[in-house]
Amino acid sequence: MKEPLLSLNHLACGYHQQTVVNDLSLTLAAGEIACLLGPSGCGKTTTLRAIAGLEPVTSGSISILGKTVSGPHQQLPPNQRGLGMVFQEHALFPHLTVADNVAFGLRHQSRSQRQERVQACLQRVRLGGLDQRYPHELSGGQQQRVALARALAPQPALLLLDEPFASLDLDLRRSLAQELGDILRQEKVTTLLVTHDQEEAFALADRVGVMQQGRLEQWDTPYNIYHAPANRFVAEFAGYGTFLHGTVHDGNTVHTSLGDVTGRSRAPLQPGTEVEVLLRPEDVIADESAPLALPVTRRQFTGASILYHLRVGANETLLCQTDSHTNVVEGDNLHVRLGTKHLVAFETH
Ligand SMILES: Nc1ncnc2c1ncn2[C@@H]1O[C@H](COP(=O)(O)OP(=O)(O)OP(=O)(O)O)[C@@H](O)[C@H]1O
Repeated sequence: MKEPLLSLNHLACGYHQQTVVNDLSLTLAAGEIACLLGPSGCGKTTTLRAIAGLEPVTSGSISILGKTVSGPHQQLPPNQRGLGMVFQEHALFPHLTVADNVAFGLRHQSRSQRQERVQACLQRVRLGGLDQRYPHELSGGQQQRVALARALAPQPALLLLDEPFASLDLDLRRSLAQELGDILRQEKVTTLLVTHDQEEAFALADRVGVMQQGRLEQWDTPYNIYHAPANRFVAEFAGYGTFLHGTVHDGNTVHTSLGDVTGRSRAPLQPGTEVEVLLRPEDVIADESAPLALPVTRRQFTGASILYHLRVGANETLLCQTDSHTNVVEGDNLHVRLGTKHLVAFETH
């Protein structure tokens, strides 16, 4: 097998004797884009900082291109790791122009090489023509692009981005996230990115790591994180859905109060087991001819689709996503059928 570009082996680190990242292992292949996703405080930034060489490691190790850069008794300085970083605290130099900011990591190159690379990077992030401006003369989104150009300029082996768009409003974030994916793929730069935003992670990444309390719960493709989550935490973090109580009938079917839920299961299910089975909004299909009718408690029009909240039993809510022309209103019944393709079920404890 090809040597991974980045590998974390049972990594643990923390602050003041307190462990914040625990037994975390992952590998990233050259050219891949990966996102660490998880709730606030779960250790995403600490993991990134350890990879950058900004935090010591208490046990385990970090290797880049097969070379150990961090271990309990070893810490290669950040500037010798071949990394590019866009961290929130690594702001632009305010007294340098855009061009000089981007040229910062290229001091060892000749003047003409440097100028050429600066222009290429600024074009790449669509800031051509703004090279003589100062950071305070740019919008927040433009400043983030300069920071990205500066990190890309020296062609790092690995790029680390910590919530690069956190300070921007949602619209700008979403469009920049898409653009970022294009830029990273054109530059073929291996990237590990931290975000809170599940949609941003899915849209950008080849691989997503979901973290909880310092542990990596799953390291997988966005598709598997969503459709074949390893546990209930990942399932709930990855998107909307409702867990219904049920009993496994066979490996592909669970009986529930709303009927049979069928699909392929990630893990084998033993007949007779009591489980909680996941229904995502797109698994619940509006169908006028279906016998199952559930009262609508809320109707959220989102433009492209409608998200219906349907009451099940005394106080459970099932979500149903329909096209935006469905005109059933709150208080009425919506007829639905279940149309799962994947069976996501976890044993009831
Ligand atoms: N310099 C520090 N000293 C002590 N504790 C810290 C320090 N930095 C972070 N922590 C703690 O370590 C834990 C993990 O923090 P970290 O910043 O890695 O989380 P995160 O997942 O990146 O969170 P967020 O999404 O909010 O940025 C938190 O409990 C935090 O309070």
